[in-house]
Amino acid sequence: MIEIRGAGVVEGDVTLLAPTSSRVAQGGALVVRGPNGSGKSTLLQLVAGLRVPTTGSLIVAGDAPRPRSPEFRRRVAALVATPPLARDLTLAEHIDLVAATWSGPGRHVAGGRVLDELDLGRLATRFPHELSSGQQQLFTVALVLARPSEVLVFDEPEHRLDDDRVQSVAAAIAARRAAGATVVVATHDDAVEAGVGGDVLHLGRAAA
Ligand SMILES: Nc1ncnc2c1ncn2[C@@H]1O[C@H](COP(=O)(O)OP(=O)(O)OP(=O)(O)O)[C@@H](O)[C@H]1O
Repeated sequence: MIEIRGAGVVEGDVTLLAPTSSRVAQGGALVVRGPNGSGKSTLLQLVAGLRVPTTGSLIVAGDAPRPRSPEFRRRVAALVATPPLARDLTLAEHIDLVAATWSGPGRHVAGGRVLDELDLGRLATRFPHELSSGQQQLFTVALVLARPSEVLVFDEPEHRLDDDRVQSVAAAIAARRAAGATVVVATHDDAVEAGVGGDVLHLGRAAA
């Protein structure tokens, strides 16, 4: 499902990601670990098609990542940076928007359950700016989980979350995996690694 073939990124004289190889089967998970600056986010950006490798290549869901391709976007959902949120849409309305976008003939996306799954249901009528920073983080995770995907990519989903919420997020990701999704997660948190399961890829500190 995902093949990372010696993929690396160099910009000028800076190595963002040393050449890296790994493989994840459908329904599998790759947990990316490593110190600050080792290239975890860069690797996830490659998988999500937000960056192009300067060496090596990747295959994600059968093809090179192409973020403008509707087919690629239908298959790959990623949280690798804070997404833009509408100030005048409630949490439930954001979820409805995502569900409506990805629903279609023969496809019904039930996004509403995601808020309850992450214990955000009681905040459904709030605006995003009326959330705590941890609740905002949970909500950005919910937005990714609300849409259909075959591949899920999360960069440090534990950011700003307390231990219970980290467990909830890890369980939600593991549930998608159990349903057949392939998962790539970068994390500094042992609970995320344990909760998501799968293989662990350790990145070392980049040379420059
Ligand atoms: N736009 C950029 N231009 C130049 N160097 C960059 C750029 N973005 C990141 N880097 C460098 O690339 C390296 C890898 O960064 P990256 O964000 O992928 O690391 P990370 O493992 O995700 O770190 P963290 O654990 O702190 O999130 C770092 O040394 C960083 O300083």
